[in-house]
Amino acid sequence: MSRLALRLSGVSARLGDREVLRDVDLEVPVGARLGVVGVNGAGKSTLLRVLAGALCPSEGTAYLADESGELRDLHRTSARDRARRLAFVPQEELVSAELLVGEMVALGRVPRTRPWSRGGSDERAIVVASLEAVGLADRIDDPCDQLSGGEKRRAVLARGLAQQCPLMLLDEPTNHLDVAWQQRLLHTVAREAQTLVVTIHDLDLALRSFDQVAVVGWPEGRDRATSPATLVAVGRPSDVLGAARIEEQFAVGSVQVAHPHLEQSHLLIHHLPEPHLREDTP
Ligand SMILES: Nc1ncnc2c1ncn2[C@@H]1O[C@H](COP(=O)(O)OP(=O)(O)OP(=O)(O)O)[C@@H](O)[C@H]1O
Repeated sequence: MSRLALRLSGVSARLGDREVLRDVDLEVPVGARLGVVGVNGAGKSTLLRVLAGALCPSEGTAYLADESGELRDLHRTSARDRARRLAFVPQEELVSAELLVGEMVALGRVPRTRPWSRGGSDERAIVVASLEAVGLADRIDDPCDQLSGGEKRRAVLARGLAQQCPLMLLDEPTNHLDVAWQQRLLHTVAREAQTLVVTIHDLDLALRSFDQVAVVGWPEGRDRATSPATLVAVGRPSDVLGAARIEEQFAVGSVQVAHPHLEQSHLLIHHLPEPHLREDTP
C-alpha cells in the first residue's frame, strides 16, 4: 500500500451552528495531485481547512504524516510542526498594504528559521526563487498594495512555495489568474510540491491537471438545503468527472473530448434547461 500524506476518518465539520460536512473519509497518498471540486457552498474550503489544521473536526480525526511517514492526529500537532509539513494558502487573503512583496513572501520562512537567521542571503535566495516561480521577482521591493488582483494571488502563492513543505494545500489558487497563469501556476505547484491538494472550479482544468479528483457534494436525492455535504466521489479524473455525475452535482451537461493535437482530454460544459422544462420530462 502506498504511504499516506493525509487521512480523514469519519470527519464531520461545523461552522457556527451548522454542520457543513458529514462523515468524510479520504486518503491522500504521498505524491498525489488531488483536485477538489463541488458547487459553491458545498464545503470545499471547509474540507481544506480541516486538512490544514485550521478547523477542528466536530467528529472523526484528521491525520498528517510526520517525517518518518507515521500518521499523527493533525490537530494535536503543534502549529510550527504543521507549518513545516504543510503550506496552506487560503482562498482570499487580505495582503497587508504595509508590507513589501518580498517581506510578505518571507513570512513563509518563519516556521523554518530562527529569528537571528532571518534576512540571510540563503533566505533571500529562497524568497527570490519563489517569486521567480510566479513571475514576480522584479516586484520584490514594491509595496503589496501596488499589485493587481492576480499578482496578489501569485505573491501569496509564492509565500506558500517559500515555506518549502512537502505538502501544499491551495484553495482556489487559479482565482483572478489569466488563462496562461492558471496553467503555469498549476504546473509550477505540481512540480514543487511532493503532494498537492487544490480546490478548483474549472472542471476542464481539474480533468487535465490532477491525477485524482474528489467531489464534495450531496448523494442523489439528498436535500442540499438541510443536509451536510460529503465526499461523493474520489478517483481518476476521467472516471469521476463523467457526464452523469457532473449533471447530478452541477446541473450542467458535459462531454469529454480528445484534443485534436495533444494527448489529453478536455471537458466541454453546456447549459441544461431546468428539469421541469425538458422535453423528455414526463
Ligand atoms: N461562519 C459560518 N457559519 C455558518 N455557515 C457558514 C459559515 N461560513 C461558511 N458557512 C457555510 O458553509 C458552507 C460551506 O462553505 P465553504 O466555504 O466551505 O464552501 P465552498 O465549497 O468552498 O464554496 P465556494 O465554492 O463558494 O468557495 C456554505 O454553505 C457556507 O455558506
